[in-house]
Amino acid sequence: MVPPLVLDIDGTLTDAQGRLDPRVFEVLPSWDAPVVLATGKAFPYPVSLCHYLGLPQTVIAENGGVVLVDGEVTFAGNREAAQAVADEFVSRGGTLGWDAADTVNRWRETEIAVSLDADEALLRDVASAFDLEVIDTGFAYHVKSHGVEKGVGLEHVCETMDYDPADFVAVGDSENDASTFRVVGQSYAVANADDVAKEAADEVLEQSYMDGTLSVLESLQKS
Ligand SMILES: O=C(O)COP(=O)(O)O
Ligand SMILES: [Mg+2]
Repeated sequence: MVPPLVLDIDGTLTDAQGRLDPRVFEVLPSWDAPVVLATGKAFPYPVSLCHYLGLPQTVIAENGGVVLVDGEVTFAGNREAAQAVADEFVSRGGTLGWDAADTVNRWRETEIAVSLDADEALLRDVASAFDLEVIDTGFAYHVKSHGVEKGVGLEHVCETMDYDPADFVAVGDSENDASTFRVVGQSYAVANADDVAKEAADEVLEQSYMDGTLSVLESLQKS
């Protein structure tokens, strides 16, 4: 019997260009246990991925700020405070780095994401003045409340689904996956992962991106 999964998206189910690896469609729809998508992306992204994979919508978005399980959504974090950081950052000469439509933040409800091109030192300075933190996922800087984490989101998912987080296997690639790695039974960092994720993982994989993730999923199916 395969274990339940909690999977990061960017850097874990994608290629180096951030494109979804089509092999997710070969393995996830038929996974014979719950699959939780846990991402820093705004809520619509993992919801639509579940939709198009034909999976139940069990989702941790915005680094734990938004959790959907069993048809109910819960929120953690402070979007207004994050917006105040963004506004102050811009008024001090920073740029968020997105176009006018800003589909990165448009549906974001509990935090703000800023392009990696932005002035990191200034962003961190402003965020700490508002008692918020900045995490670097390798895809964006996220301005978020302390204590809002994917791992906390997974604990909430597990309470609702009557699972133990220790039953789960996790795969991820960055700082925002470390909290997940701490609560699950077995955790893997893909080879392209950052140092924080590699340090937190039980095992660092030899292969990168979906090659690494697939190696875990295939070995779980065989065991
Ligand atoms: O959106 C990001 O910055 C990272 O997203 P991820 O958590 O799915 O890797
Ligand atoms: Mg990632």
